[in-house]
Amino acid sequence: MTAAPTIGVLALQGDVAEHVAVLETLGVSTGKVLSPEHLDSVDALIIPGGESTTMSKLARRYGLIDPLRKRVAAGMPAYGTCAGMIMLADEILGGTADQETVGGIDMTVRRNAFGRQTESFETGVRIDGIGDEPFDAVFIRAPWVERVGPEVTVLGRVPGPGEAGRIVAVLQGGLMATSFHPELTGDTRIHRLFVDIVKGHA
Ligand SMILES: NC(=O)CC[C@H](N)C(=O)O
Repeated sequence: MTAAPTIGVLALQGDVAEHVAVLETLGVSTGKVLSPEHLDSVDALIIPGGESTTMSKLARRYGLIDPLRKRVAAGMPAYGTCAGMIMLADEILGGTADQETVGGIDMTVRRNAFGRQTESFETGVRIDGIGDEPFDAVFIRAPWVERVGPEVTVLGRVPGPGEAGRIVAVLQGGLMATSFHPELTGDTRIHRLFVDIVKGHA
């Protein structure tokens, strides 16, 4: 990987501009990815939050689902937030019958997992790799991770049933995913972690 990689943002739907803005703040070369040609031109990709069922349909319609699968399988680093986490999951629960994912992370993700009362909430989460200060995490009809495979490192959890709590941040090789939206709070530590992962990924 070059010292100055380009990190694209999948721009089918969702929080695209917010991620582009954070990457620009960090001085990272970025651009919106809306076609297989755009995808070819980036070194890594952020898949934003939004609505995963819509994103799945649009990815198919724009001819991006198979190129995305190929790039991820070939080792392109990617970071998925919320709906983007769902897109990077090998297996999902609570999806629609025709919902497709890109996959890549050996995990099972449950859509809209936090239920009605807590559809949206904000809480401090300790995330491995960004220092001890809890990250102010915004959850919006967020998924959680119900199962991780042996290659997956859990980076963060929120309190939940059982001692371990619910998994909300994971890493597998160059693939990272969080249930929450780090692009909304002005704290750039998670994006910086991803940029470091991208730079360190040969
Ligand atoms: N904020 C979000 O990205 C919500 C995700 C949404 N519930 C989905 O299933 O895609």
